Amino acid sequence: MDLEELIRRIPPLDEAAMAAARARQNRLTKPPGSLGRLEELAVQLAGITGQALPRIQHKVIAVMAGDHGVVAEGVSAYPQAVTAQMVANFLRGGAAINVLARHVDARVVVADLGVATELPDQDPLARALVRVKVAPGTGNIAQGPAMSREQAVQALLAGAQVVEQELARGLDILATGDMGIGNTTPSAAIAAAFTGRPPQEIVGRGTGLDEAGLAHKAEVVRRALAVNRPSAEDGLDVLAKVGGFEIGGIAGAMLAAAGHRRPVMVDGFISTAAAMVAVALAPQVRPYLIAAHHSVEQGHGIMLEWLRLQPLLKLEMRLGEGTGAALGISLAEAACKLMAEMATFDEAGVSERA
Ligand SMILES: O=C(O)c1ccc[n+]([C@@H]2O[C@H](COP(=O)([O-])O)[C@@H](O)[C@H]2O)c1
Ligand SMILES: Cc1cc2nc[nH]c2cc1C
Repeated sequence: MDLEELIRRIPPLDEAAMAAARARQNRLTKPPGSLGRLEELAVQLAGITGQALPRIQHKVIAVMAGDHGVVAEGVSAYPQAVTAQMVANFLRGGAAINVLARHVDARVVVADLGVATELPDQDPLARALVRVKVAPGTGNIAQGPAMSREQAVQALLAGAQVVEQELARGLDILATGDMGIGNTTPSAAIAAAFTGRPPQEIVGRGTGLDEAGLAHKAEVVRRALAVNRPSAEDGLDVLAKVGGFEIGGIAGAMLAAAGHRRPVMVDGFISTAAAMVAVALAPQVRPYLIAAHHSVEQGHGIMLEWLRLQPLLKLEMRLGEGTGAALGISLAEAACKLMAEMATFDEAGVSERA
């Protein structure tokens, strides 16, 4: 599989399946439109899958991990070692994402796209890690490119490969997740590059920067853009110059899922930056994306607006890992069940509108 093929094979949504889903929504025992966004969501899922009554059975949360050279600028409240330590926590089942995955009956797949610290491979649990490391951490974007163009392609294809593997085990919906100390900085740089908005409107506190840290982070993003000059017309250029390996992996996973007519539940700030890269590479991926939530991270709203996505939830979350997307899965499943299992006016003998 090459990048051109990954992009080329994404089909438009199935209009006939959407029309059938809309017609059914209007025959179910409720005033038309009264289930709000859940109705639209079910219609979108019909269009994505090509099934008038889509079923969400197999749910996969792909958590992509990577490290970032820009942490040398002091842009995160936590040390880089936490990336690898949290990967180990994901594999042991002790992180927030593991709890929420169990809650929505999803499987968590953890992939190393670019963790700087070596992860142990003797540990039986570590065998579950998908090892698709492009390099042990990106370059410092405040001084030069994050990665080469070749590495950007490699990250995209590695993410796509994770989805291809999981499809064989059953995958009706993909939820995206990320882990990478420092990754809100490249995500903000990506957002600033595509939207043209000033960094200070986009950077947020990430894992918990104070006021001075926030101002410094905006300056680092400004420098990253001045040094690298990413072209907003070229998604690969933006990813290579100011992105990250896990961000590329997530974007590639989105393209692969859409190519197989599978919906993508987009998590928070980092996954949304990946979605911007994916849409820049392949605009036809956009209707496959569902924004799970509105993160606390400043700038997330601007990014969702650029993508023309309306988030399902606003829970003041800012964890990443796919935690918002896990909750979104539950809504997608509920939307499908309502459309499939509710009685129609005819079936239930309920009188229609006078
Ligand atoms: O998903 C979000 O909206 C989000 C917002 C802030 C922080 N995070 C997580 O925190 C880490 C990045 O934060 P930072 O401050 O190190 O850039 C990374 O592991 C992300 O998953 C995630
Ligand atoms: C503990 C911790 C857990 C995380 N999960 C995602 N990003 C994270 C950052 C930290 C610091």
